[in-house]
Amino acid sequence: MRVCDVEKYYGSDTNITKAVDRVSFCVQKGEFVGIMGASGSGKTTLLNMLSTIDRVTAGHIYYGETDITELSDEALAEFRKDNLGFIFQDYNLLDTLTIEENIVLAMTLHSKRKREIQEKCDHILKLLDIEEIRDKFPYQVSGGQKQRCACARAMIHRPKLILADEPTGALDSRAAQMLLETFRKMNHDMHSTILMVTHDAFSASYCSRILFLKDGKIFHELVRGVEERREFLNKILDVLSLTGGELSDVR
Ligand SMILES: Nc1ncnc2c1ncn2[C@@H]1O[C@H](COP(=O)(O)OP(=O)(O)OP(=O)(O)O)[C@@H](O)[C@H]1O
Repeated sequence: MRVCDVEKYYGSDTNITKAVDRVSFCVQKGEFVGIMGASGSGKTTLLNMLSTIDRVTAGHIYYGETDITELSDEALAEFRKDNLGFIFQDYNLLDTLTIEENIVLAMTLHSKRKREIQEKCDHILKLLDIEEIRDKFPYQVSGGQKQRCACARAMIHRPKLILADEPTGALDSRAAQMLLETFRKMNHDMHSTILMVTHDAFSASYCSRILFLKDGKIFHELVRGVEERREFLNKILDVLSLTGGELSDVR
């Protein structure tokens, strides 16, 4: 994915907020990229444009050769369905469907064969360790299990990119850690490309690269080399302390 000089302004001539201000970056296949920044720095606005939910004011976003800023609303909906997977803070599961049905629903929208759907579902339930709760309803399982179900739903159709907005936001520290291990597995074992917005340094330490946003601009980038996650976490905390970013829930 290539993001080229993307801008998003809100308001009118006399009162303009530059929520995202000439942002450019690339995400390579197989990367796990984090976007960090204080409240109001433009993280959600940026994610909404990347996920086709919102339109850019200026600039271009390419997925491969496709410039999504040029697509019609119908073409965008189709593009989203085929290429993107979403994981939100509040799970967004359907309460009247079981865990398995929630996961499978994403596949039926892609009109795949029943047997293929079942095989993929079995595989993913096992991979994310939620096999035992497949017949339960969302209200009968924990927040962490719900979020792993949301991961399974997001990745079952093997999207080009998984977009996650504060996925650990509603979880306690143990469930958050399990979810982040799930992300690591999705990235390492399934080669999923993940872009995660977070203001939690611990969550960000699982990424391979982090972009730091401030006032709608990218002001810093950290790449995790061969160092241990703990060391990477310290580097993230250093950047945040320099910029007065939020240090929520640092474990
Ligand atoms: N619909 C809107 N109309 C006007 N201003 C907006 C709108 N949405 C966001 N903004 C402004 O754009 C800026 C960026 O907001 P955004 O929600 O992207 O930040 P964020 O980094 O995601 O914050 P948080 O971590 O608190 O969710 C803020 O100044 C915000 O007030």
